[in-house]
Amino acid sequence: MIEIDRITKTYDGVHAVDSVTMTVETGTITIIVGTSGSGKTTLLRMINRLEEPSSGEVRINGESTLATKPHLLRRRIGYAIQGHGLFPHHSVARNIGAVPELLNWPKDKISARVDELLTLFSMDPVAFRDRYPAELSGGQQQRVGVARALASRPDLLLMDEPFGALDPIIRSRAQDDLRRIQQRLGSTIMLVTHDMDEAIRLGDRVAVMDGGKLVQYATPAEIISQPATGFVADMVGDVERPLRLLSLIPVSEVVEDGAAEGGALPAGASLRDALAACLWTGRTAVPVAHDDAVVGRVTLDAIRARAELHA
Ligand SMILES: Nc1ncnc2c1ncn2[C@@H]1O[C@H](COP(=O)(O)OP(=O)(O)OP(=O)(O)O)[C@@H](O)[C@H]1O
Repeated sequence: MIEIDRITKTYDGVHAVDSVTMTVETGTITIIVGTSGSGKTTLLRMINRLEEPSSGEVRINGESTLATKPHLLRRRIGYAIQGHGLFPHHSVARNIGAVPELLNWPKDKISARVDELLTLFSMDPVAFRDRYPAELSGGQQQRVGVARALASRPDLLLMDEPFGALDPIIRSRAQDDLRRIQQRLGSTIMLVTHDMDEAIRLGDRVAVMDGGKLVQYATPAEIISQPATGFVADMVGDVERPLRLLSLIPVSEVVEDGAAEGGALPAGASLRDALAACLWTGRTAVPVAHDDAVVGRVTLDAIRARAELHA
């Protein structure tokens, strides 16, 4: 359990983070979301003491982080940032094994851990362990960055806009991967983003920051259904963007061959209508008709793929 207790950071008399209190349960993903300058990064960096708090404290499993030297603390807390921060002159294996090496793990244990993580991230260890960061795609570099942060099974993984540099499709795959791996390893993750869609999609709990203050800390469903302030409501409004876009695209654009059960939608109906029909009937596809003749179907997968293209 991570307890953040009235933590505050003041720069030149201005509160960048203003008395934030929150508790993060072990084995969960907590997303810190807010606009630029709201204090997200400063809050995250006070947890591993890359920034020292002006007041307040953080306890990890009951122990104050102030009781441990910062460099030792940071070996127990993984940290992944946008642009991955890989060592360019080290192989993938050395990058992932960096913290275990600092902790003096035996070589064979490090090597096994590297292979295990590469496999978890769907990267064949034989093909990838000896490559250098420049020989990887952006998405692969990002996965190696996260694998490195997870390598020593840290008590906590802090991630600052880890997917910020990825294009929308790779980004949503990276989010799915992170969810899957977090569940598999039981990791505790705190992730900073300015993207409410990402927060809703990934978070067990979402912490919304505004002007250095924590204005709401709740489950994604509560954030959407009961936004605590106008600011939270505005941020949630952005989540509807893909839905609004779907309402502009006719089903004729993604219709495919094949049958589906239920009443047919006209070809001029929107993907939002098709999504509503799928959700309403509990089916994964709906038939599409043109001039009363069924011409094919629209699947939930096709709707989702189209929404992600515009996310
Ligand atoms: N070293 C510093 N010295 C002075 N002010 C700082 C320093 N670091 C951050 N700040 C200020 O603290 C506030 C919060 O910054 P922070 O980087 O935590 O915001 P953020 O929510 O992460 O923003 P972004 O999404 O743009 O990264 C900002 O007003 C920023 O200008």
